[in-house]
Amino acid sequence: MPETSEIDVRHAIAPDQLPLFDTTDLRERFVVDDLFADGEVRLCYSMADRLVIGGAVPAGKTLELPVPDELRAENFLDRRELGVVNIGSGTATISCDGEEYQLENQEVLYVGRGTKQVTFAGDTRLYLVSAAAHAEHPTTRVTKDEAAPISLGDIKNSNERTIYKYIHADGAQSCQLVMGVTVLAEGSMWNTMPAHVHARRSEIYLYFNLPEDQRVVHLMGEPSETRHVIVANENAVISPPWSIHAGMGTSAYTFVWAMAGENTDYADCEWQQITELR
Ligand SMILES: O=C[C@H](O)[C@@H](O)CC(=O)C(=O)O
Ligand SMILES: [Zn+2]
Repeated sequence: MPETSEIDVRHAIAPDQLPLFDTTDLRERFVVDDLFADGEVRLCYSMADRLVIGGAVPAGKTLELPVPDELRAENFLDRRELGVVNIGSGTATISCDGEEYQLENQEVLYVGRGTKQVTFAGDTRLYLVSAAAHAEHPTTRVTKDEAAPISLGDIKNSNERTIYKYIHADGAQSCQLVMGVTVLAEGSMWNTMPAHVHARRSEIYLYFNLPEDQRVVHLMGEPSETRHVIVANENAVISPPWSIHAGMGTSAYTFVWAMAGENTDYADCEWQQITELR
């Protein structure tokens, strides 16, 4: 039996609460800045579409996906599905009920509901996102080439970037989870501008490949009432269905975006006019 572990629970927030929050409140509710520690699996349970995010840094050990009490389950994936992204430079070895998968940098493993034991090894850093699942889909490794890269933006607007979609309606199949990685071109600082909301899904960003002395100014809130949080490398930001999620770095960076909710259609979102943001 895997050991149980602590899990950081973040309750759902309504849009009319946001203007009442100061910086500390915003960070306590939406920013997750302690997911990665050597030799540990750390988890955060967001009530925004019940997404669980985590960091696993094997650092010479073989780590097992723990089962937090809050899930009231024998195994983590009894009623859940999981996406794993290798955000580090080493090769990861992920074992799912004894079947081993090797993941290189920016490759993704979708792990289906019903898998009993998941372990992580290798000299690298792994980011985990899990959603509630009602059906089993096959455990599938997705390489960067298979992730249907699309180019967006323009260096003139400092938002030239490539979007890799790994788990989505036209990629690796899932119940709710939609997951990908966006890589900014050198010299580009902005992600997701023009911004959007998607009322049918919550989303969580994990910023990485950001130099330790640089930051991302992450914009959130309703388009008519925005707020910001300033985040560092390997920080995650929770975005409820009513919130924009966009960012401007003081340097180039990469981020993992992951969503859950009503559908797995990446394109189902409401674009916002830049001129209407407040
Ligand atoms: O709903 C989709 C997500 O917000 C991201 O894919 C957006 C993104 O990576 C970008 O525009 O840079
Ligand atoms: Zn989005």
